[in-house]
Amino acid sequence: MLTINNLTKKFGKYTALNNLNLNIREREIYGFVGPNGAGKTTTMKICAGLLKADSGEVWVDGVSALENNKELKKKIGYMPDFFGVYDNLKAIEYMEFYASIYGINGKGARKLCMELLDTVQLKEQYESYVDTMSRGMKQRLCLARCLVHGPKLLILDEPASGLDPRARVLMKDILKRLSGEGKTILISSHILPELVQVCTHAGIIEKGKLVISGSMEEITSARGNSRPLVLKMVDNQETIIRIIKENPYTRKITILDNVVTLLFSGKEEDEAALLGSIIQAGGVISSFSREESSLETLFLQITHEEET
Ligand SMILES: Nc1ncnc2c1ncn2[C@@H]1O[C@H](COP(=O)(O)OP(=O)(O)OP(=O)(O)O)[C@@H](O)[C@H]1O
Repeated sequence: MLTINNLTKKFGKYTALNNLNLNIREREIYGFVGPNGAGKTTTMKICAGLLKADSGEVWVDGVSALENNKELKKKIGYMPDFFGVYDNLKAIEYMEFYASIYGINGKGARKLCMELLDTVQLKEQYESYVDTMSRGMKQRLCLARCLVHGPKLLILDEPASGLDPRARVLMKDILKRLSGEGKTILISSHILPELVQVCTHAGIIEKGKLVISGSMEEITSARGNSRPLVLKMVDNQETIIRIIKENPYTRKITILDNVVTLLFSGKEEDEAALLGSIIQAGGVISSFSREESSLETLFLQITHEEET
């Protein structure tokens, strides 16, 4: 659905994208992760036809994004990382305005816009003024607006930024539903743990280059499971450590005071079994969880590996 070949973009002497390659297949929800300034927005803007590249190729569903802007616009819905100001505009008016840009007017427009507001769970707020909406609602409205022309590929720049946990969960559910309906989604984020839950695939970009790309499973297993289990020991520390070391899925263990961090290659049920055997042996722990920022850890591992 989206293929990027050797994409290069310079701003003056600064190389923002350095021969970037990326391939996203239909229906994937692809998380685009990277630190500030890595080149995520630049990549997305080029894919959306908003920025010219210096060299390389971008194909969206068989259309050259760099050469056929008009056809490209039909294929993609782009959501920028900022939301403009829309004084005195109701949600439905905002939607119908965008529908009219694509030549959809009258009753058909109203029906479509109401359906899309329903998709993003804003149906009841159709008469609310945009400026009075919460950030989460605005983000969802912005997403609905990207859908008016039925694009196949959604390019979403930081759609979860600044949202509270509840709004993020809602956004994730909506994205999953859209993917189920056949959309392909490219989504960038700094909120790395969020991507793990919503994305089927991910890539990490650093200094304008993709350093790793693949399915979530491929990425985590390629790096020897980047989600450490973290345990806080309260009593019977020696027993706890012995049981952890004996577990066949334990790969690496580090202990700092009463906190154990271990690379654990087992699945959820293996985690549960480990927890059960610790408790059965009399080990007392106050917390037991996978470290949340898995991609962040992975990212640090990767960049560290490249540096050494
Ligand atoms: N119009 C521009 N003129 C000059 N430099 C730019 C321009 N746009 C982006 N850059 C630079 O290119 C690099 C990549 O920027 P980009 O916005 O793509 O990064 P990003 O990964 O989206 O970062 P962030 O997460 O902070 O938005 C940065 O160093 C940025 O300063």
